[in-house]
Amino acid sequence: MRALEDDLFPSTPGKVKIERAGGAMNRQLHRCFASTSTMFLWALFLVAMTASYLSFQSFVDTSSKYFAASWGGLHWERQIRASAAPRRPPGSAAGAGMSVLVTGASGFVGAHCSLALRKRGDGVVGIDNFNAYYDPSLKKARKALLASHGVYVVEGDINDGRLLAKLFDVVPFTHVLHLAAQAGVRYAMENPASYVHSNVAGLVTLLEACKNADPQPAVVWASSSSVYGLNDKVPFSESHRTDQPASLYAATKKAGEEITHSYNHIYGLSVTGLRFFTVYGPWGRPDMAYFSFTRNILQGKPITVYRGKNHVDLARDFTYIDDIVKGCLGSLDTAGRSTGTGGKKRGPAPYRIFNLGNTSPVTVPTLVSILEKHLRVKAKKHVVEMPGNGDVPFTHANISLARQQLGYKPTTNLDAGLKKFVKWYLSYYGYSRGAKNL
Ligand SMILES: O=C(O)[C@H]1O[C@H](OP(=O)(O)OP(=O)(O)OC[C@H]2O[C@@H](n3ccc(=O)[nH]c3=O)[C@H](O)[C@@H]2O)[C@H](O)[C@@H](O)[C@H]1O
Repeated sequence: MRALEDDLFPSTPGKVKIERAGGAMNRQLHRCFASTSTMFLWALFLVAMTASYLSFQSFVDTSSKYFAASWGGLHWERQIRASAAPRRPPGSAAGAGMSVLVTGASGFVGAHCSLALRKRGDGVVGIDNFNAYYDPSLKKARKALLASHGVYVVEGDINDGRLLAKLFDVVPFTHVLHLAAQAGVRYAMENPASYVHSNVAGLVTLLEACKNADPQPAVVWASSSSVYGLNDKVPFSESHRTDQPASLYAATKKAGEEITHSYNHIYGLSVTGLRFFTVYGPWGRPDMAYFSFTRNILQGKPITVYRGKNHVDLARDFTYIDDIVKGCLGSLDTAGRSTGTGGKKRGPAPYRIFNLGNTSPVTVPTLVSILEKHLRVKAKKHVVEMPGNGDVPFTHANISLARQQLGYKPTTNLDAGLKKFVKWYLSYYGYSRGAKNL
């Protein structure tokens, strides 16, 4: 049975039908068709207008949510300026104080450094994208801690060049402490693109902003012990080979060293790269072994302990967070000035690389037994051969260069550092109150 619409909108072209019909009927049909097709065109036009209006609205909504709610505006600028203002007493021996932009400020090392800078009177503004690589509530808690000390953390990504340009517009930062990164050695096999996004593309966007800033800041940033890769000369020295990365993570950090070198060479940016050796401590990263082992041990779950070839234990030069903070602040204090302006350098600027390690590697089974001691719980160990996932069998830092040039001198051994970590962990997750809310 034919429906009414079939008559008004024939499936074959109306023009053919009209040609076959004749007289008044023909004219009527013609008028009918003409008005129908006009209506059809109007309907189409209206649909198109509505669609473009809706998509424009959603664009406006998204961008206003991002731009207006996250950053921008007079109030926001006032907060940034207040946070960036150094508060050292006038005539202080340590000078006037720095204004530091800390990227990854709600991360583990970023939060500790931001707090230390603020406590000694430097101005600090943080930026962090609060991604979900690990529990963002821990990052929010670090942000709240920083806020309680007057450090403002902007929610944004280092890939957002407009945001970075705006920050440099509002504050003439003297230094950038760049700690935002996609961390983790093994996760690179699961999500390789996130390493390129943060550690390569994000780094370049940040360096562009630094290069364009007037005055240009000095840049201190986090490289990694993992750049030593398959190097087997120990202890690892800055002059050793770093062209054999064992993971994509390591490769992106090595790329960072080369990229920063080119910005130093062309634009006169002062650059200091710090090769961190397995940093641990309170407010640490839940993805790291010492942290996840603690969680599992307390929950009575098994832990997987990797072992190297021929049953050799893996070892790391575990470095306590307070020592790393001293190395970062020492690097900021000794960083020479950038020399560029308007995209041109006026002379050579410093380019430095330092190991920041502890100089005393400890095996993973020893790490576990120290944790067992402080937690007073025995671990259920599941020992397996190290999978081919980017891990290296051991790390060991030679820190002579950092000692000489930064006055870097680590003072916390793994036992003392893990004791502090466990104390923090039990308190943060409510164990001391018996809540066990993990
Ligand atoms: O120095 C760095 O530059 C890097 O340090 C850190 O990497 P790693 O030294 O690999 O630390 P981490 O994961 O704690 O594993 C420690 C040990 O436990 C072993 N390990 C690990 C997990 C597990 O389930 N079992 C296990 O035995 C594992 O085989 C290893 O032997 C940072 O995460 C990284 O972001 C980067 O900063």
